[in-house]
Amino acid sequence: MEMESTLKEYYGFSTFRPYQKEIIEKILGGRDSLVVMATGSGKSLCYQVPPLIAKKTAIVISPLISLMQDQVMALKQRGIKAEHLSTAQTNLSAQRNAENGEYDILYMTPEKACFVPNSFWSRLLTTGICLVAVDEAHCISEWGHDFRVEYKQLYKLRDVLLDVPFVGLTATATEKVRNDIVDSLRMKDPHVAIGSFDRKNLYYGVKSINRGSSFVDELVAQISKHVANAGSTIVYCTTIKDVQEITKSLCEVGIKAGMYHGQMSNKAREESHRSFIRDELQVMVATIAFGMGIDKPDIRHVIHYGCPKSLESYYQESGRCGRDGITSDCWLYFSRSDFGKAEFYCGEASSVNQKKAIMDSFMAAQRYCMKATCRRKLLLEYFGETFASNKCGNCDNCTDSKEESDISREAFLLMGCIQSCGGYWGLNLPIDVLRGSRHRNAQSVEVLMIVLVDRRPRRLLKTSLTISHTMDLEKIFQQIGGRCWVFN
Ligand SMILES: Nc1ncnc2c1ncn2[C@@H]1O[C@H](COP(=O)(O)OP(=O)(O)OP(=O)(O)O)[C@@H](O)[C@H]1O
Repeated sequence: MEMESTLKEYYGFSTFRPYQKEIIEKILGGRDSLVVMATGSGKSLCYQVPPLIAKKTAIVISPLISLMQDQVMALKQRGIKAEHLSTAQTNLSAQRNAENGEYDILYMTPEKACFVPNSFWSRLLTTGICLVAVDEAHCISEWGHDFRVEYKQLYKLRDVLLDVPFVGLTATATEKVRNDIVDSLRMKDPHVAIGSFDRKNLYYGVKSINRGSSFVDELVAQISKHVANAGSTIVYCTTIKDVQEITKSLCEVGIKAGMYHGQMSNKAREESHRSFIRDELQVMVATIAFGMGIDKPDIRHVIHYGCPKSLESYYQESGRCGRDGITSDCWLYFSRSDFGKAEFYCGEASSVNQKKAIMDSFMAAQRYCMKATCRRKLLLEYFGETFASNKCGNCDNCTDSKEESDISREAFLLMGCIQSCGGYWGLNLPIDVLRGSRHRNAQSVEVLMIVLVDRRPRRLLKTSLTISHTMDLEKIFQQIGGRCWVFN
């Protein structure tokens, strides 16, 4: 009963959402917990309520200073004593106040948590710590989509904070990442709460496009319709150049669009974020820098212009849509040239494992783009959730009528061509061969292919591209070539 009254008193909510109560009970009982729940499902409450009941401080590790500042502000408005410790903290007495147990919730960056002197922890332990929450816990894992080296060091807190329950929280974690979080935080027999990843109110759609001004015009026309129907839109781009170009095109037709990317100053980014939250902007055009902590309930459309770098990040970015539960849509527009960015993304890797992880998640995002079957099923199964039906009825592949035709001959030729390329080339070369390209590389493979292909089927031009989008090339390639398939 105390839990419900605390919820009512500070948050004004009458009931807990699924999983929240049991997680809070386990934490209050001193048990380590791993919480994997969809974006917007209410994970924050799981670590915000225990300190209010236990009357001890909750330590929350969070990766972003701006996110911590927003959360501290929101908690203060609810009458909860909260503060953050980071390089951006200007209140010099904040650390001393924290040691004295003056805060219910204390946010810290991982660096701060690892480098603050042990005496800080010993003092705080005497006043009382009820939990250490590691938010965005997937950052711990090299197999996650947003690995951060500082997160890997958090296990050190274990030796100092004996008997304090640790809670890892994330919206996106495959089984491998979940195991990594448990191991890395040295959790002992954790309570594991895994909610459904299914966001039923979201419609998923994907379309292959040719990049260029005519597509931008199409996009602007589409967004103009959205804007007329109210509700906010986010357009995620893969480059800053695209962000600038699309924002300009939207503004030219009178749409209130703002930008958010890594080359803007902190101040400009904050202003842009705030204007979007306050509905002064109808559309936010951003790179993935516009990330964690976007708690705007009425985002109706999330558009991706370009294939995302991982399926985890796609799920998280598209998940910002429709947090109020109202029908909303997530469209992804990709062109085949997007698939050539693997090496670029791998450049961020600091180990062989991480490079493989980046490559795997990028391949998963590509599969999502190319799949001809239910997108929701693919997304959910990627995160280890079983989706019993083959059709969700709420994605383009389930709702659009598709013409069926027998393309087994074309598929056979494409596979033969891939085999002739020896597995060392990407998808472009086999397609070029089938197109009858005059390129030197294509011609040398063509000699091998001539046995297989009579030169008539120029119609393979289009079909080979479509087949390559439809077939599970990774599996086929393993069967016929035995080598690793790499898109270029
Ligand atoms: N029991 C509840 N009843 C009603 N609303 C709730 C409840 N719990 C949380 N919420 C609301 O749901 C919204 C999402 O909650 P929260 O930000 O904690 O989600 P989250 O799972 O942490 O999402 P993300 O992964 O995107 O950070 C918030 O506006 C929050 O106030």
